[in-house]
Amino acid sequence: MTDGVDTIAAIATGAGAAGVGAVRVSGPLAPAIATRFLGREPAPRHAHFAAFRDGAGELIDRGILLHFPAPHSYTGEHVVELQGHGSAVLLDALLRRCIELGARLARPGEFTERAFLNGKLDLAQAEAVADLVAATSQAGARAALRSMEGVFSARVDDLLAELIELRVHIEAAIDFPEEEIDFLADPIIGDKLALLRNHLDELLTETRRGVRLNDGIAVAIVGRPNAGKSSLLNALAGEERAIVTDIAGTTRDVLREAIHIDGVALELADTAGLRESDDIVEREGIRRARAQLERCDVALLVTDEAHADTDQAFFHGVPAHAARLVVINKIDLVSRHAQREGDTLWISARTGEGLDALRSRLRELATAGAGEGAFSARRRHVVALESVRGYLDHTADALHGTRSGELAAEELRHAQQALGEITGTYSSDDLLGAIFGSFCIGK
Ligand SMILES: Nc1nc2c(c(=O)[nH]1)N(C=O)[C@@H](CNc1ccc(C(=O)N[C@@H](CCC(=O)O)C(=O)O)cc1)CN2
Ligand SMILES: Nc1nc2c(ncn2[C@@H]2O[C@H](COP(=O)(O)OP(=O)(O)OP(=O)(O)O)[C@@H](O)[C@H]2O)c(=O)[nH]1
Repeated sequence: MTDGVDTIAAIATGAGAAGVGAVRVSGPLAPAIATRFLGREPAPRHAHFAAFRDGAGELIDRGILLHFPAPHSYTGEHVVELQGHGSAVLLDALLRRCIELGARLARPGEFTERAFLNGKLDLAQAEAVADLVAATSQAGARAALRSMEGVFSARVDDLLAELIELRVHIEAAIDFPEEEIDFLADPIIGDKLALLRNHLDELLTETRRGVRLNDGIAVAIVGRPNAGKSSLLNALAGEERAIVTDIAGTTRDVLREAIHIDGVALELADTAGLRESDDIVEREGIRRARAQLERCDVALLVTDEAHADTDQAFFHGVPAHAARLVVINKIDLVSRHAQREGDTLWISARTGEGLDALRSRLRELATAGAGEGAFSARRRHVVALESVRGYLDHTADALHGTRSGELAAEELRHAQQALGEITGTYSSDDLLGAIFGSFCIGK
Protein backbone atom coordinates (compact mmCIF):
# COMPACT_ATOMS: atom_id res chain seq x y z
CA MET A 1 0.00 0.00 0.00
CA THR A 2 2.87 2.39 0.77
CA ASP A 3 5.18 1.57 -2.17
CA GLY A 4 6.42 4.71 -3.86
CA VAL A 5 4.97 6.90 -1.12
CA ASP A 6 7.33 9.13 0.82
CA THR A 7 7.55 9.32 4.57
CA ILE A 8 6.32 12.49 6.26
CA ALA A 9 7.06 13.94 9.67
CA ALA A 10 5.83 16.90 11.70
CA ILE A 11 5.42 18.15 15.23
CA ALA A 12 1.89 17.10 16.12
CA THR A 13 1.46 19.10 19.30
CA GLY A 14 0.90 22.81 19.91
CA ALA A 15 3.64 25.42 19.88
CA GLY A 16 4.98 26.69 23.18
CA ALA A 17 6.13 24.97 26.35
CA ALA A 18 4.02 22.02 27.45
CA GLY A 19 4.41 18.93 29.58
CA VAL A 20 4.66 16.60 26.62
CA GLY A 21 5.07 17.12 22.88
CA ALA A 22 5.02 14.68 20.00
CA VAL A 23 6.59 14.24 16.60
CA ARG A 24 4.59 12.06 14.27
CA VAL A 25 6.05 10.11 11.35
CA SER A 26 3.99 8.31 8.71
CA GLY A 27 5.07 6.25 5.71
CA PRO A 28 7.19 3.28 4.70
CA LEU A 29 10.38 4.49 6.47
CA ALA A 30 8.64 4.95 9.83
CA PRO A 31 9.58 1.48 11.19
CA ALA A 32 13.26 1.93 10.26
CA ILE A 33 13.28 5.38 11.90
CA ALA A 34 11.73 3.89 15.04
CA THR A 35 14.34 1.11 15.08
CA ARG A 36 17.15 3.70 14.87
CA PHE A 37 15.79 5.61 17.87
CA LEU A 38 15.02 2.53 19.96
CA GLY A 39 18.09 0.45 19.04
CA ARG A 40 15.86 -2.51 18.20
CA GLU A 41 12.58 -3.19 16.45
CA PRO A 42 9.64 -1.71 18.36
CA ALA A 43 6.76 -3.98 19.31
CA PRO A 44 3.49 -2.99 17.59
CA ARG A 45 1.36 -0.52 19.56
CA HIS A 46 3.59 -0.80 22.60
CA ALA A 47 4.81 2.18 24.62
CA HIS A 48 8.61 1.98 24.70
CA PHE A 49 10.66 4.25 26.95
CA ALA A 50 13.49 5.32 24.66
CA ALA A 51 16.56 7.56 24.49
CA PHE A 52 16.13 9.85 21.47
CA ARG A 53 19.62 10.60 20.10
CA ASP A 54 20.86 12.74 17.22
CA GLY A 55 23.21 11.55 14.43
CA ALA A 56 26.28 12.06 16.62
CA GLY A 57 24.81 9.96 19.39
CA GLU A 58 24.07 12.98 21.59
CA LEU A 59 20.96 12.66 23.71
CA ILE A 60 18.14 14.92 22.47
CA ASP A 61 15.51 13.79 24.96
CA ARG A 62 14.13 10.73 26.71
CA GLY A 63 10.57 9.87 25.88
CA ILE A 64 7.99 7.38 24.69
CA LEU A 65 8.13 5.73 21.29
CA LEU A 66 5.07 4.14 19.70
CA HIS A 67 4.79 2.18 16.49
CA PHE A 68 1.42 1.63 14.83
CA PRO A 69 2.11 -0.78 11.94
CA ALA A 70 0.11 -0.31 8.74
CA PRO A 71 -2.77 -0.46 8.21
CA HIS A 72 -3.86 -0.11 11.84
CA SER A 73 -2.91 3.51 12.37
CA TYR A 74 -4.41 6.98 12.03
CA THR A 75 -3.18 7.34 8.43
CA GLY A 76 -3.41 3.67 7.47
CA GLU A 77 0.35 3.72 6.89
CA HIS A 78 3.15 2.80 9.30
CA VAL A 79 3.03 5.51 11.96
CA VAL A 80 5.65 6.21 14.60
CA GLU A 81 5.22 8.69 17.41
CA LEU A 82 8.05 10.16 19.42
CA GLN A 83 6.63 11.68 22.57
CA GLY A 84 9.15 13.89 24.31
CA HIS A 85 9.10 16.86 26.63
CA GLY A 86 7.01 19.68 25.22
CA SER A 87 9.79 22.08 24.28
CA ALA A 88 9.92 23.63 20.81
CA VAL A 89 13.73 23.27 20.79
CA LEU A 90 13.70 19.55 21.64
CA LEU A 91 10.84 18.78 19.26
CA ASP A 92 12.62 20.65 16.45
CA ALA A 93 15.75 18.59 17.04
CA LEU A 94 13.71 15.36 17.03
CA LEU A 95 12.00 16.39 13.82
CA ARG A 96 15.33 17.28 12.21
CA ARG A 97 16.68 13.83 13.13
CA CYS A 98 13.64 12.17 11.49
CA ILE A 99 14.34 14.16 8.34
CA GLU A 100 18.01 13.08 8.38
CA LEU A 101 16.73 9.53 8.55
CA GLY A 102 14.76 9.98 5.33
CA ALA A 103 11.42 11.59 6.19
CA ARG A 104 10.35 14.93 4.73
CA LEU A 105 8.33 17.70 6.37
CA ALA A 106 4.61 17.07 6.15
CA ARG A 107 2.41 19.67 4.48
CA PRO A 108 -0.53 21.02 6.50
CA GLY A 109 -3.23 18.37 6.81
CA GLU A 110 -1.14 15.72 5.10
CA PHE A 111 -1.60 13.06 7.80
CA THR A 112 -5.36 13.42 7.59
CA GLU A 113 -5.20 13.59 3.80
CA ARG A 114 -3.43 10.23 3.82
CA ALA A 115 -6.04 8.87 6.22
CA PHE A 116 -8.65 9.99 3.65
CA LEU A 117 -6.77 8.54 0.67
CA ASN A 118 -6.34 5.24 2.55
CA GLY A 119 -10.06 5.06 3.31
CA LYS A 120 -9.81 5.62 7.08
CA LEU A 121 -12.08 8.67 6.88
CA ASP A 122 -14.28 10.16 4.20
CA LEU A 123 -13.89 13.82 3.22
CA ALA A 124 -16.62 15.19 5.50
CA GLN A 125 -15.10 13.28 8.43
CA ALA A 126 -11.63 14.61 7.60
CA GLU A 127 -13.00 18.16 7.56
CA ALA A 128 -14.61 17.48 10.92
CA VAL A 129 -11.18 16.57 12.34
CA ALA A 130 -9.96 20.09 11.49
CA ASP A 131 -13.19 21.60 12.82
CA LEU A 132 -12.81 19.67 16.05
CA VAL A 133 -9.26 20.94 16.50
CA ALA A 134 -10.40 24.50 15.78
CA ALA A 135 -13.61 24.40 17.85
CA THR A 136 -13.97 27.33 20.23
CA SER A 137 -17.21 26.30 21.91
CA GLN A 138 -18.50 23.21 23.68
CA ALA A 139 -21.46 22.93 21.35
CA GLY A 140 -19.16 23.29 18.32
CA ALA A 141 -16.76 20.63 19.58
CA ARG A 142 -19.56 18.17 20.30
CA ALA A 143 -21.03 18.69 16.85
CA ALA A 144 -17.63 18.32 15.13
CA LEU A 145 -17.03 15.11 17.06
CA ARG A 146 -20.31 13.69 15.74
CA SER A 147 -19.34 14.54 12.18
CA MET A 148 -15.92 13.00 12.73
CA GLU A 149 -17.72 9.87 13.92
CA GLY A 150 -19.59 9.83 10.61
CA VAL A 151 -23.06 11.01 11.66
CA PHE A 152 -23.27 13.57 8.84
CA SER A 153 -21.68 11.25 6.27
CA ALA A 154 -24.20 8.52 7.08
CA ARG A 155 -27.02 10.95 6.35
CA VAL A 156 -25.45 11.90 3.03
CA ASP A 157 -24.94 8.22 2.18
CA ASP A 158 -28.58 7.41 2.98
CA LEU A 159 -29.69 10.16 0.64
CA LEU A 160 -27.27 8.92 -1.99
CA ALA A 161 -28.71 5.40 -1.76
CA GLU A 162 -32.23 6.77 -2.17
CA LEU A 163 -31.14 8.85 -5.15
CA ILE A 164 -29.40 5.93 -6.85
CA GLU A 165 -32.47 3.77 -6.43
CA LEU A 166 -34.59 6.38 -8.21
CA ARG A 167 -31.97 6.81 -10.91
CA VAL A 168 -31.86 3.06 -11.57
CA HIS A 169 -35.63 3.03 -11.83
CA ILE A 170 -35.68 5.84 -14.39
CA GLU A 171 -32.77 4.46 -16.37
CA ALA A 172 -34.58 1.16 -16.63
CA ALA A 173 -37.46 3.04 -18.26
CA ILE A 174 -35.16 4.60 -20.83
CA ASP A 175 -34.07 1.14 -21.89
CA PHE A 176 -37.62 0.38 -23.06
CA PRO A 177 -38.43 3.41 -25.23
CA GLU A 178 -41.80 2.10 -26.38
CA GLU A 179 -42.98 1.96 -22.75
CA GLU A 180 -41.06 4.95 -21.47
CA ILE A 181 -43.94 7.40 -21.22
CA ASP A 182 -46.12 4.98 -19.24
CA PHE A 183 -43.20 4.06 -17.09
CA LEU A 184 -42.42 7.65 -16.20
CA ALA A 185 -46.07 8.38 -15.44
CA ASP A 186 -46.00 5.62 -12.81
CA PRO A 187 -46.86 7.35 -9.53
CA ILE A 188 -44.12 5.36 -7.78
CA ILE A 189 -41.49 7.49 -9.51
CA GLY A 190 -43.18 10.74 -8.55
CA ASP A 191 -43.60 9.53 -4.96
CA LYS A 192 -39.98 8.50 -4.69
CA LEU A 193 -38.83 11.83 -6.02
CA ALA A 194 -41.11 13.73 -3.63
CA LEU A 195 -39.76 11.72 -0.69
CA LEU A 196 -36.20 12.28 -1.81
CA ARG A 197 -36.79 16.04 -1.98
CA ASN A 198 -38.27 16.01 1.52
CA HIS A 199 -35.31 14.14 2.89
CA LEU A 200 -32.96 16.52 1.12
CA ASP A 201 -34.72 19.54 2.63
CA GLU A 202 -34.47 18.01 6.10
CA LEU A 203 -30.78 17.39 5.63
CA LEU A 204 -30.28 20.90 4.27
CA THR A 205 -31.89 22.39 7.38
CA GLU A 206 -29.72 20.28 9.67
CA THR A 207 -26.61 21.03 7.64
CA ARG A 208 -27.24 24.79 7.88
CA ARG A 209 -27.52 24.34 11.62
CA GLY A 210 -24.26 22.37 11.51
CA VAL A 211 -22.53 25.33 9.87
CA ARG A 212 -23.89 27.59 12.61
CA LEU A 213 -22.57 25.24 15.30
CA ASN A 214 -19.21 25.19 13.58
CA ASP A 215 -18.72 28.83 12.64
CA GLY A 216 -21.00 30.40 15.20
CA ILE A 217 -24.21 32.08 14.12
CA ALA A 218 -23.85 35.19 12.04
CA VAL A 219 -25.76 38.04 13.69
CA ALA A 220 -26.18 41.16 11.58
CA ILE A 221 -26.95 44.24 13.66
CA VAL A 222 -29.02 46.63 11.57
CA GLY A 223 -30.92 49.83 12.09
CA ARG A 224 -31.05 53.54 11.42
CA PRO A 225 -28.00 55.74 12.01
CA ASN A 226 -27.49 56.58 15.68
CA ALA A 227 -29.80 53.82 16.91
CA GLY A 228 -26.97 52.50 19.06
CA LYS A 229 -25.78 49.52 16.97
CA SER A 230 -22.10 50.12 17.70
CA SER A 231 -22.83 50.67 21.38
CA LEU A 232 -24.65 47.34 21.49
CA LEU A 233 -21.79 45.51 19.77
CA ASN A 234 -19.36 46.97 22.29
CA ALA A 235 -21.62 46.05 25.18
CA LEU A 236 -21.99 42.44 24.00
CA ALA A 237 -18.29 42.13 23.19
CA GLY A 238 -17.41 43.56 26.58
CA GLU A 239 -14.91 45.96 25.06
CA GLU A 240 -14.77 49.11 22.97
CA ARG A 241 -14.51 47.60 19.50
CA ALA A 242 -16.64 49.94 17.45
CA ILE A 243 -16.37 53.71 17.35
CA VAL A 244 -19.37 55.33 19.03
CA THR A 245 -20.22 58.98 18.43
CA ASP A 246 -23.45 60.93 18.28
CA ILE A 247 -22.73 61.70 14.63
CA ALA A 248 -25.12 59.69 12.49
CA GLY A 249 -23.24 57.61 9.91
CA THR A 250 -20.19 56.96 12.09
CA THR A 251 -19.88 53.28 11.21
CA ARG A 252 -18.72 52.94 7.60
CA ASP A 253 -17.46 49.42 7.18
CA VAL A 254 -18.84 46.17 8.53
CA LEU A 255 -17.19 45.44 11.85
CA ARG A 256 -17.13 41.81 12.96
CA GLU A 257 -16.65 40.51 16.44
CA ALA A 258 -16.62 36.88 17.56
CA ILE A 259 -18.18 36.45 20.98
CA HIS A 260 -19.21 33.52 23.16
CA ILE A 261 -22.32 33.18 25.22
CA ASP A 262 -22.10 30.21 27.60
CA GLY A 263 -19.93 28.18 25.25
CA VAL A 264 -21.84 29.08 22.10
CA ALA A 265 -20.06 31.00 19.34
CA LEU A 266 -21.60 34.03 17.65
CA GLU A 267 -20.22 36.32 15.02
CA LEU A 268 -21.63 39.80 15.42
CA ALA A 269 -21.48 42.23 12.53
CA ASP A 270 -22.11 45.89 13.16
CA THR A 271 -23.27 47.39 9.92
CA ALA A 272 -23.41 50.93 8.66
CA GLY A 273 -26.77 52.55 9.39
CA LEU A 274 -28.91 51.98 6.32
CA ARG A 275 -30.04 55.26 4.82
CA GLU A 276 -29.83 57.20 1.59
CA SER A 277 -26.47 58.90 1.41
CA ASP A 278 -24.43 60.96 -1.05
CA ASP A 279 -21.18 60.10 0.69
CA ILE A 280 -19.29 57.51 -1.40
CA VAL A 281 -17.67 55.85 1.60
CA GLU A 282 -20.92 55.65 3.51
CA ARG A 283 -22.69 54.27 0.44
CA GLU A 284 -20.10 51.52 0.08
CA GLY A 285 -20.55 50.73 3.78
CA ILE A 286 -24.29 50.47 3.24
CA ARG A 287 -23.76 48.15 0.28
CA ARG A 288 -21.61 45.88 2.48
CA ALA A 289 -24.18 46.06 5.24
CA ARG A 290 -26.81 44.75 2.84
CA ALA A 291 -24.51 41.92 1.71
CA GLN A 292 -23.97 40.99 5.36
CA LEU A 293 -27.70 40.97 5.91
CA GLU A 294 -28.27 38.58 3.03
CA ARG A 295 -26.09 35.90 4.59
CA CYS A 296 -26.99 36.28 8.26
CA ASP A 297 -28.63 33.70 10.53
CA VAL A 298 -30.08 36.32 12.84
CA ALA A 299 -30.99 39.89 11.91
CA LEU A 300 -30.99 42.06 15.00
CA LEU A 301 -32.77 45.36 14.47
CA VAL A 302 -31.76 48.11 16.87
CA THR A 303 -34.44 50.77 17.11
CA ASP A 304 -36.39 52.87 19.60
CA GLU A 305 -40.02 53.15 20.68
CA ALA A 306 -40.83 55.83 18.14
CA HIS A 307 -39.38 53.99 15.16
CA ALA A 308 -39.97 50.34 16.06
CA ASP A 309 -42.72 49.88 13.48
CA THR A 310 -41.30 51.79 10.53
CA ASP A 311 -37.82 50.34 11.10
CA GLN A 312 -39.14 46.86 10.30
CA ALA A 313 -38.26 47.87 6.74
CA PHE A 314 -34.63 47.16 7.67
CA PHE A 315 -35.49 43.45 7.62
CA HIS A 316 -35.83 43.71 3.85
CA GLY A 317 -33.32 41.32 2.28
CA VAL A 318 -33.03 39.03 5.31
CA PRO A 319 -33.15 35.40 4.12
CA ALA A 320 -36.28 33.44 4.94
CA HIS A 321 -34.48 30.95 7.18
CA ALA A 322 -32.91 33.69 9.34
CA ALA A 323 -34.44 34.76 12.66
CA ARG A 324 -35.52 38.36 13.22
CA LEU A 325 -35.11 40.07 16.53
CA VAL A 326 -36.25 43.59 17.43
CA VAL A 327 -34.28 45.36 20.12
CA ILE A 328 -35.59 48.63 21.48
CA ASN A 329 -32.58 50.53 22.74
CA LYS A 330 -32.08 53.57 24.98
CA ILE A 331 -34.75 52.56 27.47
CA ASP A 332 -32.81 54.57 30.04
CA LEU A 333 -34.24 57.64 28.31
CA VAL A 334 -37.90 56.68 28.66
CA SER A 335 -39.85 56.12 31.86
CA ARG A 336 -42.20 53.40 30.60
CA HIS A 337 -42.39 51.34 27.49
CA ALA A 338 -45.27 49.87 25.60
CA GLN A 339 -45.83 46.13 25.33
CA ARG A 340 -45.30 44.74 21.89
CA GLU A 341 -46.17 41.62 20.00
CA GLY A 342 -43.51 39.21 18.80
CA ASP A 343 -39.81 38.86 19.40
CA THR A 344 -39.01 42.21 21.01
CA LEU A 345 -36.49 42.99 23.72
CA TRP A 346 -35.90 46.22 25.61
CA ILE A 347 -32.37 47.22 26.42
CA SER A 348 -30.04 50.05 27.18
CA ALA A 349 -26.66 49.61 25.58
CA ARG A 350 -25.53 52.43 27.85
CA THR A 351 -26.57 51.03 31.24
CA GLY A 352 -26.53 47.34 30.31
CA GLU A 353 -30.16 46.85 31.28
CA GLY A 354 -31.80 44.00 29.39
CA LEU A 355 -28.53 42.68 27.97
CA ASP A 356 -28.70 39.39 29.87
CA ALA A 357 -32.11 38.68 28.40
CA LEU A 358 -30.76 39.52 24.95
CA ARG A 359 -27.77 37.21 25.46
CA SER A 360 -29.95 34.29 26.45
CA ARG A 361 -32.27 34.94 23.51
CA LEU A 362 -29.27 34.90 21.13
CA ARG A 363 -28.00 31.72 22.74
CA GLU A 364 -31.41 30.11 22.25
CA LEU A 365 -31.41 31.08 18.58
CA ALA A 366 -27.87 29.76 18.11
CA THR A 367 -28.67 26.35 19.54
CA ALA A 368 -32.28 26.10 18.35
CA GLY A 369 -32.97 22.52 17.40
CA ALA A 370 -29.37 21.51 18.10
CA GLY A 371 -30.32 18.44 20.03
CA GLU A 372 -28.33 15.32 20.80
CA GLY A 373 -27.89 14.30 17.18
CA ALA A 374 -26.63 17.65 15.87
CA PHE A 375 -23.54 17.44 13.67
CA SER A 376 -21.17 20.08 12.36
CA ALA A 377 -20.91 21.04 8.71
CA ARG A 378 -19.29 23.55 6.41
CA ARG A 379 -20.55 26.13 3.90
CA ARG A 380 -19.25 23.89 1.12
CA HIS A 381 -21.67 21.15 2.18
CA VAL A 382 -24.63 23.52 2.17
CA VAL A 383 -23.66 24.73 -1.31
CA ALA A 384 -23.46 21.12 -2.54
CA LEU A 385 -26.87 20.27 -1.06
CA GLU A 386 -28.39 23.41 -2.56
CA SER A 387 -27.14 22.37 -5.97
CA VAL A 388 -28.62 18.89 -5.42
CA ARG A 389 -31.90 20.69 -4.68
CA GLY A 390 -31.64 22.45 -8.04
CA TYR A 391 -30.99 19.19 -9.91
CA LEU A 392 -33.96 17.52 -8.21
CA ASP A 393 -36.17 20.46 -9.21
CA HIS A 394 -35.02 19.94 -12.80
CA THR A 395 -35.67 16.22 -12.48
CA ALA A 396 -39.24 16.96 -11.45
CA ASP A 397 -39.61 19.34 -14.41
CA ALA A 398 -38.27 16.70 -16.77
CA LEU A 399 -40.66 14.06 -15.44
CA HIS A 400 -43.80 16.13 -15.24
CA GLY A 401 -43.18 18.52 -18.11
CA THR A 402 -41.40 16.99 -21.07
CA ARG A 403 -41.70 13.44 -19.73
CA SER A 404 -38.15 12.86 -20.81
CA GLY A 405 -36.49 10.00 -18.99
CA GLU A 406 -33.15 10.91 -20.55
CA LEU A 407 -33.24 14.43 -19.12
CA ALA A 408 -34.43 13.25 -15.71
CA ALA A 409 -31.67 10.65 -15.53
CA GLU A 410 -29.09 13.23 -16.53
CA GLU A 411 -30.21 15.61 -13.75
CA LEU A 412 -30.08 12.78 -11.23
CA ARG A 413 -26.58 11.93 -12.38
CA HIS A 414 -25.51 15.53 -11.60
CA ALA A 415 -27.30 15.35 -8.26
CA GLN A 416 -25.46 12.15 -7.39
CA GLN A 417 -22.14 13.74 -8.27
CA ALA A 418 -22.85 16.84 -6.15
CA LEU A 419 -23.74 14.63 -3.17
CA GLY A 420 -20.63 12.55 -3.72
CA GLU A 421 -18.49 15.69 -3.47
CA ILE A 422 -19.49 16.05 0.17
CA THR A 423 -18.00 12.75 1.29
CA GLY A 424 -15.32 12.76 -1.39
CA THR A 425 -16.53 9.93 -3.62
CA TYR A 426 -15.99 12.53 -6.33
CA SER A 427 -13.26 15.01 -5.58
CA SER A 428 -10.83 17.06 -7.59
CA ASP A 429 -7.22 17.69 -6.62
CA ASP A 430 -8.09 21.37 -6.31
CA LEU A 431 -10.82 20.63 -3.80
CA LEU A 432 -8.57 18.35 -1.75
CA GLY A 433 -5.78 20.92 -1.90
CA ALA A 434 -8.09 23.65 -0.64
CA ILE A 435 -9.49 21.49 2.15
CA PHE A 436 -6.30 19.95 3.51
CA GLY A 437 -4.21 23.07 2.87
CA SER A 438 -6.22 24.92 5.50
CA PHE A 439 -5.41 22.35 8.22
CA CYS A 440 -2.66 22.97 10.70
CA ILE A 441 0.75 21.34 10.31
CA GLY A 442 0.98 17.96 12.02
CA LYS A 443 -2.73 17.15 11.63
N1 LIG B 1 -0.85 9.95 20.61
C1 LIG B 1 -1.84 10.25 19.79
N2 LIG B 1 -3.01 10.67 20.30
C2 LIG B 1 -4.04 10.97 19.45
C3 LIG B 1 -3.90 10.86 18.06
C4 LIG B 1 -2.65 10.42 17.55
O1 LIG B 1 -2.43 10.31 16.34
N3 LIG B 1 -1.66 10.12 18.45
N4 LIG B 1 -4.98 11.19 17.23
C5 LIG B 1 -4.84 11.59 15.92
O2 LIG B 1 -5.64 12.30 15.36
C6 LIG B 1 -6.32 11.22 17.80
C7 LIG B 1 -6.82 9.83 17.92
N5 LIG B 1 -7.10 9.28 16.64
C8 LIG B 1 -6.64 8.06 16.21
C9 LIG B 1 -7.38 7.40 15.25
C10 LIG B 1 -7.02 6.14 14.86
C11 LIG B 1 -5.92 5.52 15.40
C12 LIG B 1 -5.58 4.10 15.03
O3 LIG B 1 -4.55 3.59 15.44
N6 LIG B 1 -6.43 3.44 14.28
C13 LIG B 1 -6.23 2.07 13.85
C14 LIG B 1 -6.55 1.07 14.97
C15 LIG B 1 -7.97 1.12 15.45
C16 LIG B 1 -8.24 0.24 16.65
O4 LIG B 1 -7.32 -0.30 17.28
O5 LIG B 1 -9.44 0.10 16.95
C17 LIG B 1 -7.06 1.77 12.63
O6 LIG B 1 -7.91 2.60 12.26
O7 LIG B 1 -6.84 0.74 12.03
C18 LIG B 1 -5.14 6.21 16.32
C19 LIG B 1 -5.50 7.47 16.73
C20 LIG B 1 -6.27 11.92 19.11
N7 LIG B 1 -5.21 11.38 19.99
N1 LIG C 1 -29.00 57.21 26.42
C1 LIG C 1 -28.52 56.25 25.63
N2 LIG C 1 -27.72 56.58 24.60
C2 LIG C 1 -27.26 55.59 23.82
C3 LIG C 1 -27.59 54.24 24.06
N3 LIG C 1 -26.97 53.48 23.12
C4 LIG C 1 -26.28 54.34 22.32
N4 LIG C 1 -26.45 55.61 22.74
C5 LIG C 1 -25.89 56.83 22.13
O1 LIG C 1 -26.40 57.00 20.83
C6 LIG C 1 -25.42 57.55 19.97
C7 LIG C 1 -25.23 56.66 18.74
O2 LIG C 1 -24.68 55.42 19.15
P1 LIG C 1 -23.92 54.45 18.15
O3 LIG C 1 -23.68 53.21 18.89
O4 LIG C 1 -22.75 55.13 17.53
O5 LIG C 1 -25.04 54.28 17.05
P2 LIG C 1 -24.97 53.52 15.64
O6 LIG C 1 -26.31 52.95 15.42
O7 LIG C 1 -23.83 52.57 15.63
O8 LIG C 1 -24.72 54.72 14.66
P3 LIG C 1 -24.04 54.76 13.20
O9 LIG C 1 -22.60 54.35 13.38
O10 LIG C 1 -24.21 56.17 12.81
O11 LIG C 1 -24.79 53.83 12.31
C8 LIG C 1 -24.17 57.68 20.81
O12 LIG C 1 -24.08 59.00 21.28
C9 LIG C 1 -24.40 56.73 21.94
O13 LIG C 1 -23.70 57.09 23.11
C10 LIG C 1 -28.44 53.93 25.17
O14 LIG C 1 -28.78 52.78 25.47
N5 LIG C 1 -28.89 54.98 25.92
